[in-house]
Amino acid sequence: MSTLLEVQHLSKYFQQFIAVDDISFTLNKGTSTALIGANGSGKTTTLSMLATLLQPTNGTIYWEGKPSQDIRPFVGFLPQYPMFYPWMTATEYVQLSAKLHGLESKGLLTKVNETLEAVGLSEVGKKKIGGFSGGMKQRLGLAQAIIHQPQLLLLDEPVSALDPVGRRDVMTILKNLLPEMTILYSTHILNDAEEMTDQLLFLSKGKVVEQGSLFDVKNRHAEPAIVVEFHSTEEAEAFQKLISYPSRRQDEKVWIDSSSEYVNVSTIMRELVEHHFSIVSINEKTTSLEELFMKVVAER
Ligand SMILES: Nc1ncnc2c1ncn2[C@@H]1O[C@H](COP(=O)(O)OP(=O)(O)OP(=O)(O)O)[C@@H](O)[C@H]1O
Repeated sequence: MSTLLEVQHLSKYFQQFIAVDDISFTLNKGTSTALIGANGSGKTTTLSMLATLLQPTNGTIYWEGKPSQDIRPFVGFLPQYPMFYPWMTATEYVQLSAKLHGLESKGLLTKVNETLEAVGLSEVGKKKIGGFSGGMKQRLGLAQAIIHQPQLLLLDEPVSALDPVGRRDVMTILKNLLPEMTILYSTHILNDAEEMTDQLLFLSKGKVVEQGSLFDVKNRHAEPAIVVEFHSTEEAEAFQKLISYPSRRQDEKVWIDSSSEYVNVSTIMRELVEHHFSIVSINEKTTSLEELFMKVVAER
């Protein structure tokens, strides 16, 4: 897979305050990357530097292996709070964006219509933006970001302000833009990232504290467990004393570390039957992205 963009030792200081602190990462062509971090962790500042809206204090951004060239024509950006003119129609707004990107007038209307179609707004192209819902505005923001068919699409919290249906719609649109576009988007809604992301970048206090595919990050940090719930704490205690596997108890539940290949639901079931325990439930616990993030951040 070839590299589209590489960031090396990027930092941003606001006077003495370090908003982004020496971060490095790579975006491969045709992939999507989620920039995940708590409020104030440096997501917007990072995206703004890549969108060339902010000058980095230190570091280099390489585009297809070459440093510091003007990458604006190849980049589309959807800010966290896009500004719209309520008196304009959707078509007029996307046309204006196209002109600001320097697109030629010839064939422009066709291109605008195709873009509105791609974001699911073809029916309302002639309607004024003032009457649009939050979800429609977000799609329109997306349309202005992709009208010039950028190679890299930067999105700052593209779904955070939307309801679950709106979130799903926008995530589906983004999925359809892959692999023609490479996508870097910030989010704190981790379910979405879990669904549509090749690479994760965890930011905390301006630093990249973990990066890699969901699979790799899970392998490094997930703690697989089998959770057995008993009818009473006494039974849970008795079972925990009996087994030789690493475990911990929380009230009526015993959490058994299942990272070893010898521990699985069948082996635990056998132990339970052999010793005549009756249980409420037995479950394999997988680690969610949210738990992974909390764990990685807590470890720093
Ligand atoms: N222009 C500025 N001047 C001073 N400090 C700033 C400026 N812009 C951002 N910061 C600070 O830098 C830190 C990182 O901000 P940034 O907006 O990048 O975080 P974020 O991860 O995008 O947060 P959120 O999820 O709340 O949008 C914050 O502490 C913020 O207050």
